[in-house]
Amino acid sequence: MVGSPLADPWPAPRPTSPVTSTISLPGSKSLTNRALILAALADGPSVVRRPLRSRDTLLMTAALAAMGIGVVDEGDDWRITPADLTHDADVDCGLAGTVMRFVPPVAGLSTGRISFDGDPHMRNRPVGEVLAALGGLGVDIDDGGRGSLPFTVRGHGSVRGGTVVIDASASSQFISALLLAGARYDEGVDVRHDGKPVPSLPHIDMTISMLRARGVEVDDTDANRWAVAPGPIGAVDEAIEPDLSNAAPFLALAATTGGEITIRDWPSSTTQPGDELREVLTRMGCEVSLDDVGLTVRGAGQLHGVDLDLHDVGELTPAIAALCALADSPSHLRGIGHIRGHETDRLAALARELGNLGADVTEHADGLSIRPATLHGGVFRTYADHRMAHAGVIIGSAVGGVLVEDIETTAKTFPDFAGAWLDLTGPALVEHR
Ligand SMILES: O=C(O)C1=C[C@@H](OP(=O)(O)O)[C@@H](O)[C@H](O)C1
Ligand SMILES: C=C(OP(=O)(O)O)C(=O)O
Repeated sequence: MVGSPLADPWPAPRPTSPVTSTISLPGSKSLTNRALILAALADGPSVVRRPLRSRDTLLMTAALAAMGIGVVDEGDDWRITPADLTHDADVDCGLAGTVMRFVPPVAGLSTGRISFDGDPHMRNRPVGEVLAALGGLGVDIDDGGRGSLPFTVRGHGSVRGGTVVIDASASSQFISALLLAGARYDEGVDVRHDGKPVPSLPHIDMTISMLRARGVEVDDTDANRWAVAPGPIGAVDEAIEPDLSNAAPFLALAATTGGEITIRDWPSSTTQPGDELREVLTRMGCEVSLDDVGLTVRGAGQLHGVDLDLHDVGELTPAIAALCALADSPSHLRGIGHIRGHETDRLAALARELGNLGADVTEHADGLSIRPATLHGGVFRTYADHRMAHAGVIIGSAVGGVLVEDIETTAKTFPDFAGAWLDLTGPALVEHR
């Protein structure tokens, strides 16, 4: 049914009438993988309720289990039991930034040798600042001087910790990684950033809020400095919110078809950057409302261009860029040079693939300009990037004959995305075959 890179690309369905539905979404990748790391380092067993079970989070549970942590699947939930970390282990990071960056600071607390590698493109994604920081905090790292995968962490069972200066302009995950494990270091950790502005600050707020919820003292009073006091990480029983970034293509479907989509259980307050979609879709011309059932987006039949700085919410770029390509006025998406280091160089990939379908896109060093144009069908390549696939199906929901390559790449953060999409749209019509 679904495509693979070598198989036929997937015909993106174009609904013939407005799509109206109420749906539930799987849990947040960012919340699930933080909850797992914190549970592994906690002072007792934790329960992670309604976690996301997708490639990125299964790679995380596999990594923790390989290091000796107890991971028990209890149906809807995962029970995580901390342990002394003594095993040698191989960690497959896949294409998950959260595994490649969040696990090495935990591995430093092990007496085992923990070796890391991942998908071919993962060797290009930045991690050197985390490795250098760990070196400065007393952890031995063998990376052949590359500052990238593959590398081995040779911990000594404890980490001294202390103050470290890093350049986190390439990824907020460098900072989150050090903060998540920092309470378990002898001196805690005091991370200072020196460089161009740190992207995705809401994701650092997410890290801090989850640490505080577990009794960890975090000082973030000064800009570009985050200090975690040494001490226990409390075990908790926590339910994971739905993934609001993965809501983007579904909400977009209301916009592109003039329909109405409600996402159940949208939190009234959250640290997830996907919450920003409420503002973005309103500015593009949709009607947006939040109530006890969830978030509802009503499409007005026409989308308007926007001028947005997405520095804080870069992971939303592919879906927003796709909507901009369908808008009736020009858009400028700025502040997102760092997303060239995501699953693929997203600025280059979006410019190329939207352009191949007729969109008028200019790629800048740190963003995209998108002007109205008449789009047409064709193959939309995804470069193993789940969010490129989301961009492809959004365009395909409004333009006939769009074929999305490797739709299964969405499994990174969404099990059976294609099935969930078809449930709403119905199958593609014969025009694609
Ligand atoms: O900490 C996290 O869970 C994430 C942080 C962000 O990374 P960057 O700061 O590298 O953009 C985001 O884009 C990614 O999808 C998830
Ligand atoms: C950038 C992303 O992922 P990762 O956690 O692999 O960095 C993303 O999901 O958009």
